[in-house]
This record gives sequence, C-alpha cells and structure tokens, in this order.
Amino acid sequence: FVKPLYPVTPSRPPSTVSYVERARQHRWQCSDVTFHCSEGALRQQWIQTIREQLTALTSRPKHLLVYINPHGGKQQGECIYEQKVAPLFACASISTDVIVTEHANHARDHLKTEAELKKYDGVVCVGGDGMFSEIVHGLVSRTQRENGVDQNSPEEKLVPCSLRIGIIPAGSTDCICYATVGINDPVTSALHVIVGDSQPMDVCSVHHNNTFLRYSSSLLGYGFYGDVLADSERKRWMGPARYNFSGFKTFLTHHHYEGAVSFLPATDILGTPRDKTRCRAGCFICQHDGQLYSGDSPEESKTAPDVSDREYEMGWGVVRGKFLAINAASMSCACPRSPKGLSPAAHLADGTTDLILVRKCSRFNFLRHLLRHTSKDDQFDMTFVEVHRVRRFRFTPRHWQNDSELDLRENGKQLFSQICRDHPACSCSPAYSSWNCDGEILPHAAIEVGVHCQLIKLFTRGIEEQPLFEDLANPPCAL
Ligand SMILES: CCCCCCCCCCCCC/C=C/[C@@H](O)[C@H](COP(=O)(O)O)NC(=O)CCCCC
Ligand SMILES: Nc1ncnc2c1ncn2[C@@H]1O[C@H](COP(=O)(O)OP(=O)(O)O)[C@@H](O)[C@H]1O
Ligand SMILES: [Ca+2]
Repeated sequence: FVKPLYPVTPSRPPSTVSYVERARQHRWQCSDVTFHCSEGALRQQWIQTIREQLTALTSRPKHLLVYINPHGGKQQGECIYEQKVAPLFACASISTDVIVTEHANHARDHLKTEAELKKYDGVVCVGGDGMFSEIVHGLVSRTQRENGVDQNSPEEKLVPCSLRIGIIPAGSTDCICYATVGINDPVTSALHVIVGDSQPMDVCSVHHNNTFLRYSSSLLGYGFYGDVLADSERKRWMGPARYNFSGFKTFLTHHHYEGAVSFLPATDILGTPRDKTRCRAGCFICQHDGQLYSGDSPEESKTAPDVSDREYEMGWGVVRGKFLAINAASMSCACPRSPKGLSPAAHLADGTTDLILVRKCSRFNFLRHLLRHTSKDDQFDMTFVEVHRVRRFRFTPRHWQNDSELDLRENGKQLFSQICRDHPACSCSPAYSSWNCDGEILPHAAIEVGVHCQLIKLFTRGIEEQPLFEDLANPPCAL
C-alpha cells in the first residue's frame, strides 16, 4: 500500500510503502519504507505503478466477511481484531463486514443460510478451533446444499468450498492456526490473509447410522482427549487453563475403553506417519493430493504402512481391544502445548488421517507417551501405541447395539460415568467416552469417519521452512 504523507514539505511530500517482513519463528510483521522524490510527476508515476502492480494480484482479497467470537480464549477477540487486524486490513484497502457473534452457532447458521457469499473473497474468523469449526460447518453445508449433495450419505463425494478461510487466533488452543502457520500471532495471520495466501486442507466427515454428525479438520479423539474436553467444558470460566486442570485430572482417572476400530489403510500414497519429513509450505505430497506419483519423490516416503499383522475384513484392518486413547489427526495438531503435535508427519492436504491407537498400559507408560509429545522422542515408538495412515475408519464400542442403547446410555451410564469422572480415585471405568471433534463434544461413541481431500482452503501457505540464517529470508512483499 502506498500512502502520500502530508505535509512534510508540501511541494515534495514523501510516499510510504508498507510491506511484509519475516521476523523470527514464523512471525511476520509490517514495516514501512519512505521515499522522497524531488519531482512531483515522477513521484506520482511511482505511486501509480505500485498501485497497478498490487491491483493485478488477483489472489489478494478485497472484500471479507469477519466473524468474531467475543467469548473465545481470554475473551480478547474484539480487542485483538480492532487493535491489531482492522488497521492492517484498512491499510491494504480491504473492505470488511464484521459480525460479533451473540451466541454459539451464530456464525455457522448465518453462513449456512443468510450470508450473501457472492459479495466476498473470503471469510475470517476471530476465535479458537471451535469458532473455526463453526465457519467450516457453515461453508461446507451451504456448498453441499447449493450443489444438491446429501451430507447424510457417508460415501458421498463432497463439493469443495470456493471461499478461503482466514483464522485470527483468539481462542484457547488455536491448534489449526498454529499447525498451518507455525505461530499463533494475530498480525502474522492477518498478513497471510492480505497477501492472499492459499492452502488446501482435508476435512473429515463424521457419521452415525447413515446420519451426518459433524466435520473435523484437526483432531478426533476418543478416550483421553474426549474425557479432557468433557471435563473442561464445565470449567470454561477458567479460560485456557481449564485444559491443564482437566488434563491432569483425566490423566489420574486413567480410564480405558473397549471396542473395535476398523480402518481402510491408505496404501496407494506417498508418506507414512513415521516419516522424518514434515508437511511444509509447498509440500510435495499435498501438491499431488497424496497420490502415488511415478516421478522423483522422497525415498523414505515410498513405503506402505505396515498392517500385515492385523486382522483383515474386505481390505479393512481391524483392531480390537482396550484403549486409553483413539486419536485421528488429519493434520499434525501442533499447538503451543506440543509444538510437533499429535502426529508430527501428518499432512494438511493429502486426503488421509493418522489413526493413533493407544492401548491400555500403566499410568507411568501413558505419562511417558504424553511427555514425548513435548520432546524430540518418538511418541509412536512404544509397544502399546500403533499408528496407521487411513482414508476411512469406524469405531464400535464393545456391547454397542443400536440407538436404543444410546438412550440407555444417556439415562443411566452417563450418570455412572459422570460419578466416576468426578471421583478420580474410583477404580471402575465407565463403558463409553465421548469424541472430541476439533474441541466440540460428540454425543455418539459409535462413529464412521471419511476423509475429504482438500475440501476447504485457508488464507495461509503452510508452515515455512526456517531459513538456516534468519537474515537470508526471502525479500519483502508490499502490502
Ligand atoms: C503431562 C504432559 C502432557 C502433555 C500433553 C501434550 C499433548 C497435547 C496435544 C494437544 C493436541 C490438541 C489438539 C487440538 C485440539 C483443539 O481442537 C481443542 C479445542 O481447541 P479450542 O477451541 O481452541 O479450545 N483443544 C483441546 O481439545 C485441548 C486438549 C488439551 C489436552 C491436554
Ligand atoms: N457469542 C458467543 N457466545 C457463546 N459461545 C459462542 C459465541 N460465539 C461462538 N461461541 C462458541 O464458543 C465455543 C468456543 O469458541 P472458541 O472460539 O473455539 O474458543 P475456545 O478456544 O476458548 O474454546 C465454540 O463452541 C463456539 O461455537
Ligand atoms: Ca491429512
């Protein structure tokens, strides 16, 4: 953006160009450079040329629809937007319609039915993963309805959304922002929106008995992460610290859950969950939708996942047993708590999810497994942990029959599990956990999940490789 500064010397006013500059650790910032020119006509020519160059960049958004959750995280959403983001959008000549949400699902329902989406080049959400999930549900559902696609059919191919989504982190975990940008910083995210970055992302659909339940773009977690979330929801007043409290409490309860996980392994792909390479900006694997490619490819990624010791039913692997946690990570799920994430080698846009099964083990071993999420050690290199890269999976809890059982569960066993959850010393284990679906609780234990490759796009470029020397970073880019 070029702005003339008045008045310094009224006959020869300087002009300022604002540009994006890389700072440390994936942070971007905005800087200014001021030009002086003694000739008015030449100066005008400079301004005109820069403006023309910027207008020619069609990937940059000009009109955005912004939703702010005023209650996310530390309840700073409005303040973060007004002070850090709105001035940058204004500087980049981006016009905005801003909606501060008044209740849960306000943004989702507005996007689904009312919003005049043709007016916008993208949607921005200011909040955490729950708020992002609302935007995804609104946009994906609307796109399917407008294209006559039935969301209730688990096998249906969904139509990708055309509008990009920007995330301004103002929530508690902000995992989706961290795992796609490399940092939770509102200014960095706003600058990625302004320069018009685009990153495709996979979305999982979750069904129960041929009924659509929800979409998930980061974590689907049963057992440990489901229980942490269920407990933490009752402690929202604690803010982001609720997860530390509920995490510790859930760790002490050490509940396990019995059931069968069946999964369709992604055998025809590049990459495995045990790769040393990471999904980064311009990722080779995501550029090919994860499909096996005959050209040169990273050698280590060519091996198919090892499922040879599994039971097989029609090409599906089946694992039965007692689990402390069943996690499906469609992306790394990196966040400040775990900078490498639940599945460090997962890809943002390869059409697969990493299914992590943590079998019943001692508290000590489970603690070792959890602590490895925060160190360089491999959290999958433990006898009670297995990980598979899959396209679809199903979970059926033991003793699960049909929906009438759900009623029984809701009336009786929920009460039982509630009592047990509130008494960590109690040795009995509840029969069912719940699913943590991007930070929202799912009421069903038995679910069927399918991955939809590159269903949505974000205003980011994926995590950039850190330059070997910070001062050799790429040249700046004008706003
Ligand atoms: C004893 C050391 C324990 C270290 C455990 C580290 C493992 C942390 C991995 C966390 C993965 C989080 C995946 C993201 C989940 C979010 O979608 C969800 C909702 O976020 P938000 O809407 O912003 O609140 N957050 C959670 O479910 C919190 C999980 C916390 C687990 C301790
Ligand atoms: N105005 C509102 N009042 C109450 N809840 C809201 C509002 N707007 C959004 N929500 C809901 O708040 C929940 C948490 O939002 P999120 O932004 O993810 O914050 P956090 O990261 O702290 O969980 C989501 O389930 C979202 O649907
Ligand atoms: Ca993926």
